[in-house]
Amino acid sequence: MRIHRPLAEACLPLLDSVFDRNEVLDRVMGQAFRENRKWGKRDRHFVAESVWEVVRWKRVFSFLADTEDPAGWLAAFWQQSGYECPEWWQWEGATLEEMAERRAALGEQPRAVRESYPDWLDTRAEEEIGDSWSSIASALNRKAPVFLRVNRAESGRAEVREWLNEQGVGCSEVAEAPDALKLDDSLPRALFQDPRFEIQDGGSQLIAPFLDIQPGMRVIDACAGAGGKTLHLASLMQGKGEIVALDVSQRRLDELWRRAKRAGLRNLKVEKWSDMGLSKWTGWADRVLIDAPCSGLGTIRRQPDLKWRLDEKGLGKVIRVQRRLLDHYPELLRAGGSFVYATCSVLPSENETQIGNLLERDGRWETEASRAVHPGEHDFDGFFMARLRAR
Ligand SMILES: C[S@@+](CC[C@H](N)C(=O)[O-])C[C@H]1O[C@@H](n2cnc3c(N)ncnc32)[C@H](O)[C@@H]1O
Repeated sequence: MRIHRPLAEACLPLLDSVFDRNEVLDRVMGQAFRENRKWGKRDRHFVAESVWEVVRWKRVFSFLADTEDPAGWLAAFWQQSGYECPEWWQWEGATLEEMAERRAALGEQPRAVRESYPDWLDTRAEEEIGDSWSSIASALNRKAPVFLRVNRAESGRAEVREWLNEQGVGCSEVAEAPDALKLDDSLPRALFQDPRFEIQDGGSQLIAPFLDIQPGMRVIDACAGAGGKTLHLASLMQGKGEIVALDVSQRRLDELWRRAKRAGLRNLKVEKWSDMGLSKWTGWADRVLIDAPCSGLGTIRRQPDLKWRLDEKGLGKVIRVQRRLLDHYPELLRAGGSFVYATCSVLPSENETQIGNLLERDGRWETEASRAVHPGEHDFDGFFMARLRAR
């Protein structure tokens, strides 16, 4: 396959944004597409594939091309993927012939190079997870399918599946998540706003039902963000009861409002978190969901740039925030209520250890159930969830 010069050249500034300026890959790509509306479907596919795969496999391409020059990483990716690397493409490092020879030595490289992770993260994950880190590390490098969650208030899963099939979007029902559809094709942009479904990973769809809510309950979604789980909770409550959505980020809560309006939710209050305001909800809720801020390591398939943005200091900070949330938000429960703590991380220090430490420092709680979804299990992202109630 031949490569067009303007498209090849467009990849370099996008890689600079991710690696030199720590920008979020998804946003960088979105902006590039908005600025280059003349790119056709194949052009967009070429640029997105080149940039995403180089971000995902940076250390492999850096080894093959023997360079830290992103132009060399792209050359290595194109060679590996059957593109004709053009003679006008310049980079520092190994030639194409040398890259082909170096490939034979890739298998002898340490796992952090073969699976393309920063050394600190590979070491830390192995210390925490043990032997299964190897299979998790490789599962997190596979491409992730798109899942939809059908909004029960609007339609049934079988109806949405049939309708999508008629629109030319192949999809199938997922046995492990009762509202989930897994797509075989990408979702056309025009369907993104359809109120009958939301885009949500299948593993993420297990969290709201884990809260064991009944219609009519009072539920607090303590880290509601842009409302992925809030909307799911509302759908399970069938319009009966009350939901309070809290978050520290007004920007995310504004997005939550927009989505809630689209889904026609009425029994919802949205509040920006504040120390002062929290006391009014003390002892109020039947259920509290703490969908805690976390490293996001369970979702690296969908955001491979995360592995290069995260560092030990950032991880330590997020672990301290999780501990604080576990000390405060359960206070919002009425006697007999229960809460779920959830993350999209695979690290025990953000998951089992947080729960173990809470049980040690506060004898009021006991674990009712907990579940870790390993990345790649049922093709889902990685998640952890634990439900606790007062003894
Ligand atoms: C994993 S995200 C939540 C995702 C969201 N529940 C969803 O399903 O789309 C974690 C959220 O916690 C929020 N957060 C961080 N510190 C917080 C705090 N002290 N209280 C409430 N929310 C907080 C972040 O702004 C972020 O939106």
